[in-house]
Amino acid sequence: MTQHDHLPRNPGMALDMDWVMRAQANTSAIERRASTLPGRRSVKKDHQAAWLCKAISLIDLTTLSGDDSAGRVRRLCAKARQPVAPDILDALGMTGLTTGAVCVYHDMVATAVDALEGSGIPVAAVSTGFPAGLSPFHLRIAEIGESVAAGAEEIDIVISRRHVLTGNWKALYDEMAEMRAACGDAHVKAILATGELGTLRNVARASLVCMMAGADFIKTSTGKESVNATLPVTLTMIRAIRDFHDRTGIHIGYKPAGGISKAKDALVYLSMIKDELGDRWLQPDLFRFGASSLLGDIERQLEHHVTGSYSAGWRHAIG
Ligand SMILES: O=C[C@H](O)COP(=O)(O)O
Repeated sequence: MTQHDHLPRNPGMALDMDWVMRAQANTSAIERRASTLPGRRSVKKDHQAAWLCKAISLIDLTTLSGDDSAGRVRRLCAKARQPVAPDILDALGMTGLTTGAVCVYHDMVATAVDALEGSGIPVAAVSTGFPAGLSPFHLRIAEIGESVAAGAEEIDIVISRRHVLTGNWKALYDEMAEMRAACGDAHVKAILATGELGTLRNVARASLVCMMAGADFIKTSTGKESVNATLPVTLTMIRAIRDFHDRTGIHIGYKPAGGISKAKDALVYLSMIKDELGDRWLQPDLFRFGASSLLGDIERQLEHHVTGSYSAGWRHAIG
């Protein structure tokens, strides 16, 4: 994995309502630009394997199912440590490749921490009454504390969509700031659930408010909404990140999540980040894919790159 300079965490700032209300999103322009992206030859063929390995290093390898078990989580963690078969990695001249993190429900945090011991791979926990975020506020805050105590180094919180839908930006700011404080040293990703926010303007404003309140990352979706990560939402959110960086000098990370399962889609995301935010954002401290099945497709593509043929999907069942 590429070495990178250590960035300061987002300390947060006062809620700046003028800035929030000035934030707009030109939906038709954004949709037009997003529609041109998949067709572009984003990555040259020769460089594709390297970019796919890069994508693996940026995955929050995720399992968020009601039937998760310790056995499944341990298998997922083994996959996070060794995401691609050793012979394929040897052929590519790659060593030490791991996923960016493993992402689980609170109940599975201790198992994942144990299974990843010594690997340096962090465990991310989805917290705060995931995915709806409608449990009593004090329980949502307590859940963060329990996941941190169990060893989660990253906490993915969900925001209250109703604060966005009713324009109650102060309530969203206060909620986010309190959740950030409860995380302590654990980094916090704010899940906006963009598929439930109504408009891209709401997405832009919610992104800004969460960054002002101290989010380290902003994340599109829980994976459980009927619309999850999309390219227009991505453009909107990463432009908010760019705006925030231009004004404050603070780097905020971005995590598209939900429905990203194909290697070619991952490459479109990476080229968009490169274009809009620059190379520094293509490191695991500033970019993650939230994905449960993307790794399997990337692995198939890498195998094809090395051997010239595709293996059956069942051989890459996990991830
Ligand atoms: O944050 C991660 C998402 O829940 C994963 O969604 P996915 O199963 O569609 O890849």
